[in-house]
Amino acid sequence: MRIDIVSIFPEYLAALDLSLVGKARVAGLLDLRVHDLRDWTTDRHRTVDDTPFGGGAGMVMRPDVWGQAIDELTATGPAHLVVPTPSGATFTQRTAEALATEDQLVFACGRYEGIDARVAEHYRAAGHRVSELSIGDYVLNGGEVASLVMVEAVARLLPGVIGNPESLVEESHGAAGLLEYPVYTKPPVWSDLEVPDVLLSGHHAKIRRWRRDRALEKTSARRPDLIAALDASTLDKHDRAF
Ligand SMILES: COC(=O)c1ccnc(N)c1
Repeated sequence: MRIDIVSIFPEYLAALDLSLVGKARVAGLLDLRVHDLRDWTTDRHRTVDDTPFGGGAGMVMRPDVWGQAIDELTATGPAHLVVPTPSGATFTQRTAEALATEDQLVFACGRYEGIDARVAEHYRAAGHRVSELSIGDYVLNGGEVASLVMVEAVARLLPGVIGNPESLVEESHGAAGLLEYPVYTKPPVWSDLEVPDVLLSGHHAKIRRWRRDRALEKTSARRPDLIAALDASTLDKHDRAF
């Protein structure tokens, strides 16, 4: 997969040189390129914004500069344009799984009051998939942090990025549709708190059952909406799994 991220603060994306995503890039599992939007400006001041039509506070990012950048970056084939915005559809694990199947993602990081609406409109009309996505109900100063979140959530799903793909199965919001059970490691007693006995029993069936029960318990308490979303067959599978 190729991922392009365009920003006027490309240094914001330096975190993607680190850890698992950084290693995946070095290993060639992910072709991730960060670009400075100002490289596509043509004026002396490298201007990327202007005042909003209709008035109002702040500045809007110009469509022509974004158009030059996105045209160049999508010239080699079908790309999915992702525009992080608080007004977007909610980015979820399902979104990450869908984006992870794409050949190329282009993240357009808006600043100021956002990107001229015609940019998304133009690329939809040109046949590109365009997703305006929100990582939650709050506002940031730009799309960079949201892009970091989404790129990490997508990249870790790519083959070879996570050492043990098994660990993806029982994660929160994974295939089971539940929040993850509590985890423990050594020492067996810490701060007068003991690890649940069942986890020390070596009885794998009981451990699986205990973990499933804790996941159902936690999900019911914290995210009843996820329980409600579980279809009957999944719930039944949870019960029949033991
Ligand atoms: C400027 O972008 C944002 O403020 C943003 C992007 C994605 N999700 C959000 N919740 C906010």
